[in-house]
Amino acid sequence: MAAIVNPDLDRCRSQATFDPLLLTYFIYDGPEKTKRRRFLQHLALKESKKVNDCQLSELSKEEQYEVALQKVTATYRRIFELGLQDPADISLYRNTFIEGHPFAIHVLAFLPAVQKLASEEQKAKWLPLIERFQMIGTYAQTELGHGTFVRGLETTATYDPKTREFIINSPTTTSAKFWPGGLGKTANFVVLMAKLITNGRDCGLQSFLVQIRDLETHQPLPGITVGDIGQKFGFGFIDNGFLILKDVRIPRDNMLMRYAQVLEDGTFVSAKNDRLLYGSMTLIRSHMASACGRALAMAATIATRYSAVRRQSEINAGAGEVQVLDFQTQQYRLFTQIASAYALLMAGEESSAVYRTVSSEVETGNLQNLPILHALSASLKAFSSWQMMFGIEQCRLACGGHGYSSASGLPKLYANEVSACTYEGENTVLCLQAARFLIKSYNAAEKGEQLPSLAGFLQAPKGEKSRLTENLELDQLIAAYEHRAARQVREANSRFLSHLNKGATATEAWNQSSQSLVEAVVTFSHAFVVRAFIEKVTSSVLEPSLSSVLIQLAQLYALHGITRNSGQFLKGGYMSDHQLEMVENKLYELLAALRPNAVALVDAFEFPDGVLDSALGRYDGNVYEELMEYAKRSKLNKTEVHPGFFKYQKPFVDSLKSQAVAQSRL
Ligand SMILES: CCCCCCCCCCCCCCCCCC(=O)SCCNC(=O)CCNC(=O)[C@H](O)C(C)(C)COP(=O)(O)OP(=O)(O)OC[C@H]1O[C@@H](n2cnc3c(N)ncnc32)[C@H](O)[C@@H]1OP(=O)(O)O
Ligand SMILES: Cc1cc2nc3c(=O)[nH]c(=O)nc-3n(C[C@H](O)[C@H](O)[C@H](O)COP(=O)(O)OP(=O)(O)OC[C@H]3O[C@@H](n4cnc5c(N)ncnc54)[C@H](O)[C@@H]3O)c2cc1C
Repeated sequence: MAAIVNPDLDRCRSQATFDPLLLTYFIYDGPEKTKRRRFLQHLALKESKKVNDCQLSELSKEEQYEVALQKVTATYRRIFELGLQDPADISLYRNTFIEGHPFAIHVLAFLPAVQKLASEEQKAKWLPLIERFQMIGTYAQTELGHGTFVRGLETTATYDPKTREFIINSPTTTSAKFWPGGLGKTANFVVLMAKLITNGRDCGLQSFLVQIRDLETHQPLPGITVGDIGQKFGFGFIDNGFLILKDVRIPRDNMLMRYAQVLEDGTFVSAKNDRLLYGSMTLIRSHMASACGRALAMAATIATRYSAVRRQSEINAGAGEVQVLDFQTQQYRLFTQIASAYALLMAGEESSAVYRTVSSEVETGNLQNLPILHALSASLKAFSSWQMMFGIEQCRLACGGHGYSSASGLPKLYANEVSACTYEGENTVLCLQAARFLIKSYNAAEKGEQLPSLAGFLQAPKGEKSRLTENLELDQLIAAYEHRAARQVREANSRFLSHLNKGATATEAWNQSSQSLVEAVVTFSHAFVVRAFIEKVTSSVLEPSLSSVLIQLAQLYALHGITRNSGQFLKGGYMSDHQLEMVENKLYELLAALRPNAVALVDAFEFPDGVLDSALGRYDGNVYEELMEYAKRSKLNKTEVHPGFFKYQKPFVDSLKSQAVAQSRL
């Protein structure tokens, strides 16, 4: 029997001015893909429950790891049985079956690293084993003392021409590999980044395939010390690990030799371009805007549905408590996050497309656009993870007290997802990488050189004024963001030059202008996202009822960014006071206009309840019943009286009672 839907939520759904199914088709690329998506999700949830129905967030880290391992092995067993081949199908099925797992880095980084960095011969030997999990690996780059500054890694791989082997060592405490996911307990191989030394010469970083555990006993091999790094902020289901190597010998053939090689006599043949070594980092970064959009969409779904169910306070005295979604402040908090989620999803599609194009060029030896891909993937990774982090927290706060309960699903979502600001390159550091591209492009523009389209905004004439009117013209919104980005890049460049003119070296001047450079990159990414959102919505063939809501959402996204950063839009008189006031007024109007569609906008993501894993975000809105059930399941409720009562509480109370009696007798 279908569950009775909370009447407030039901009413919100009936108020929508568009058909959410059409929006679902828009998000997931048409009816066929949506149908396939539903089928796979349904299958995965059904089977996942059969394997283990416990909630990871209620378990200790050790238990989470075990359940995650149980589930991920069952997932892949089924993936092979079902014969799933399409990577999109596989990741959808897996991510529905299980929220996180110890094979993540095997799939996301180890396998791609071998695909990208190994020679054809090496790929033929290893890839079939990796794809069938006969080798389970991780990507071991970061060390205890070095994460960002990759060139500073200390692990050494010294070539011995007599035995045609590399001898791998962790020479210092700080050179221990630290953080790789799956290293702690799961992996039996690593792609190891180490400093290559051959013929007594340091040849810089190279990657090596190193076996670390026996394939049968899973015991560490001689010379290997390996283990888990302990409790973290989130990610309890992944065994991030440490690794210390002492005189570990691997055959010469285990250096990944697609780009650089060491010949038998120890001669080093360098890569055409050292940056190709960083290829697997670019892959994950390029896809992170979509992943961040998805996480924020989950949070927005939970908080919006809950806000339709939750009634609190009166707006008109005596008229009864209202849905909290009727408060403008709640609408501001949530609708701006719904808009951000859509914006990141659209920008993610765009950045994945750039990745596909540039990586296929790189495959043919054309590296011309690699700097563009690096700048875009680095800056968008930083921007989208920061927006997601802020957005999830807003959604949690919007749920009041129940948002603080693990039952809401929001604390674990935040704790797991916020790591995206750090892994694959710390956000600030990545912004500074993208800044190099922007500053170079700016200087090229000043010289009148042709710029790649990504940096084309730097060529816009200076001193322009915004032509934005009450109609909120979409091209004017894009122009405003691109003007702001160009100005921030110009200012950062001026700061850099002024430090140089005062006698600073180039690197000192860069450091002294680095906050300004980071801000310039944030404005650049923001402009990219605004453009991607608007272009996707306006270039798609949509029903007018849907198109108008998506345009409102894109306008809200853009207006929100203007009001939050108004100083930068007012600079140099680009926008007037009057325009800013108009932007604020329009933003408030859009909140009211979007109110009837809020629930439909999040329903269209079609997150199954089993994936949201939230008492507050349930599709049927039966929030209070579920919160009570959750409370009753608390492990503290297993006994009526906790043993701690007799162990600590009663003796404490009794001791004070007897002291009081003794004192009263004095
Ligand atoms: C299908 C996949 C689906 C994916 C879905 C995603 C979903 C997410 C789910 C995730 C689950 C969990 C996953 C967790 C994974 C974590 C894995 C890691 O953290 S692993 C650890 C991750 N660790 C990190 O990310 C470490 C961060 N650190 C770094 O990346 C580098 O050390 C550095 C870039 C900061 C500096 O490097 P340094 O050698 O000092 O370099 P210089 O500064 O001197 O610049 C030299 C030149 O190189 C250029 N260039 C640089 N990079 C690239 C590139 N990628 N390319 C091209 N070019 C690049 C640069 O522009 C410059 O050019 P120019 O201006 O001279 O022309
Ligand atoms: C959940 C998780 C999973 C991970 N998985 C893996 C994995 O599978 N494999 C792997 O190899 N690694 C992994 N890592 C490690 C991760 O890639 C690094 O932690 C990350 O690259 C940041 O490096 P760091 O820790 O050295 O930070 P640091 O560089 O020490 O950052 C500390 C502070 O210094 C600042 N800073 C550093 N350098 C600069 C600079 N040049 N300019 C300005 N500011 C600077 C940063 O902005 C930051 O504020 C993982 C990390 C996490 C949290």
